[in-house]
Amino acid sequence: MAPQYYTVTWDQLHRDARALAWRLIDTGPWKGIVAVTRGGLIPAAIIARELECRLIESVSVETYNEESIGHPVVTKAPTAAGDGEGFLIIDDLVDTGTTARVVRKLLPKAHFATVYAKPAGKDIVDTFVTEVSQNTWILFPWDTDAAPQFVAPIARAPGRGA
Ligand SMILES: O=P(O)(O)OC[C@H]1O[C@H](OP(=O)(O)OP(=O)(O)O)[C@H](O)[C@@H]1O
Ligand SMILES: O=c1[nH]c(=O)c2nc[nH]c2[nH]1
Ligand SMILES: [Mg+2]
Repeated sequence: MAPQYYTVTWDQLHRDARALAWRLIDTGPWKGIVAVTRGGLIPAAIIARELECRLIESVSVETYNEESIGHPVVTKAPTAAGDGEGFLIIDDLVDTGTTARVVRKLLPKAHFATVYAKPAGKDIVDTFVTEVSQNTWILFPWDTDAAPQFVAPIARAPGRGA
């Protein structure tokens, strides 16, 4: 199946992160937030503002490809969050769940929330806002150029003649 793209603008990311904050507000109170760098940093900042949470930790997991098997390495462990009790873990998305599994082992009692989720990873997190299909690549605003571009009319799409 051809991959699809789901483009997220800054406005949409802000709205979706706020929607996630609404889902989390009554599950707290939260002692702090652990942002999964780098993608979780901006959603974590938005959610921290909405939940009036000022203690922000980070965790960094890098996934290297060795002989095509993803081998995740923790390059920065969280130190201020203990076993995760009372803490929120925030990432932008869960895809295969590799990153989330590693972070969960470090913070087993934390509540894991992502803005977006794909089917293979959605059961690993506790809360998310929007699900996209597994063959969808989410294009975040920090990875894209928002310059306006001409778009051809649908009537001129490939396979429609003319
Ligand atoms: O569920 P997974 O298959 O592990 O994929 C999800 C992870 O992949 C992306 O991070 P990435 O490792 O690309 O690094 P980045 O956040 O620094 O961009 C994304 O921000 C998630 O953390
Ligand atoms: O920008 C991204 N979009 C995605 O859909 C994705 N899945 C894993 N890592 C990802 N990064
Ligand atoms: Mg990431």
